[in-house]
Amino acid sequence: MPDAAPAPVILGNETGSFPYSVLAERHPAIIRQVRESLPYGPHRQRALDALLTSCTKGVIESFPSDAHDRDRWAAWGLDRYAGQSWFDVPWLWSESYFYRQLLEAVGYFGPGPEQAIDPFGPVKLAELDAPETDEELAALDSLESRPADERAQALLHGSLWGNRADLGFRLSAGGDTPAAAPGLVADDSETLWSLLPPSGTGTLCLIADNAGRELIPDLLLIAHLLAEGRVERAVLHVKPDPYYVSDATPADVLDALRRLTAAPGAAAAYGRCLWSATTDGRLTVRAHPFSCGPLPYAEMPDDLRAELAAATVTVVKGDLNYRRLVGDRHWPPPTPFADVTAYFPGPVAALRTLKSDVICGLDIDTEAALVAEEGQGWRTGGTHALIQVNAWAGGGGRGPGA
Ligand SMILES: O=P(O)(O)OC[C@@]1(O)O[C@H](CO)[C@@H](O)[C@@H]1O
Repeated sequence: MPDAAPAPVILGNETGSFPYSVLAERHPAIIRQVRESLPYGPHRQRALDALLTSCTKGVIESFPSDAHDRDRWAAWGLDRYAGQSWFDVPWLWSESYFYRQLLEAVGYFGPGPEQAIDPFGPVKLAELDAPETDEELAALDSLESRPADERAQALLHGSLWGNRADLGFRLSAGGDTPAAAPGLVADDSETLWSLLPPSGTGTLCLIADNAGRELIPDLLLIAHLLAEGRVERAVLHVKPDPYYVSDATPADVLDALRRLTAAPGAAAAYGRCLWSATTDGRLTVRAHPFSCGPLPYAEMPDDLRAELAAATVTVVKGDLNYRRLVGDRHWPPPTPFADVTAYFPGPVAALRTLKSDVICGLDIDTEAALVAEEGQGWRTGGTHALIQVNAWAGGGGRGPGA
């Protein structure tokens, strides 16, 4: 399978573009939200003031020589980008740098009383405790009587559409989640199921995105795949540190598991299945430093590459992970997904609602219909979704048409 010739990298410097609005408006809104969520003292308030000025008007700054992650960020390009405007470096890079600097400003890296306090913890917990979460869990009861295939498809779609539970996106959308469009813009779910036959002996890697109302359906899907014997083991990759407001960390996984086991009805059974899979090692949680890195997955380190190479399939959740999977570039939409992800070390599936400009693997007619209906708004509105699969990545089997 040929690799696609690279398209231009997305930057944040085009006034009026979606990336520009994230840097100029979403980041300041996130700083405001963090100040409202926890009573940070004067020292932290001043650091947040400085970050607000830096991220809207300033330049990328190097870290002090004793910063715990100085070397890691140097390898990720910090020295190359230092001194440049936040708007002129790759957008993906600039955003990750923002979250790292936000954690520094609130004292997350310590030492001190704020060490390891998640600045997004209050908003994540509020969502996990919301009545909507109860309603979604109660819906599992009626699913129990359905045939296994139907249940599997419903849980797959639950995990897919759960990606709308993105608190950073909702900040920009004024708090509301717009109604979902029917149908998917690309749907390779049959290929995905063909990679996960009953009596499978392999490992599923799921690269998670948001905590709360996205992580819960991700966990339900994992529980189903384990219980139905479609995989023997599952590895859940989450972020080592708070990131993109609602991205899941190991602490969020524990909160979600406790929420499930404490729920009434069928949800508790899923919770118990996951609890025992965790205690006997069939379900493990990984928090690789690269998961909060500012680079595309094509640049993943060797240990992560080896781990994903060994998986039966890696399911990559959400918009940001999609950007990292395909490279955050201005691909012509029909560029084949298989070409763009040919570098991936094993079979890979993307489950994503569309919340940023990047897209590939889109049928020409589908694109034309979307443009006729919505202009370019379908790319970022969060109302459309896709399931794309490259079953041949990593050299596994023969390519399509081979
Ligand atoms: O990865 P997720 O939660 O699906 O979406 C992340 C997101 O809200 O944040 C980024 C912009 O800040 C975009 O990738 C997208 O809009």
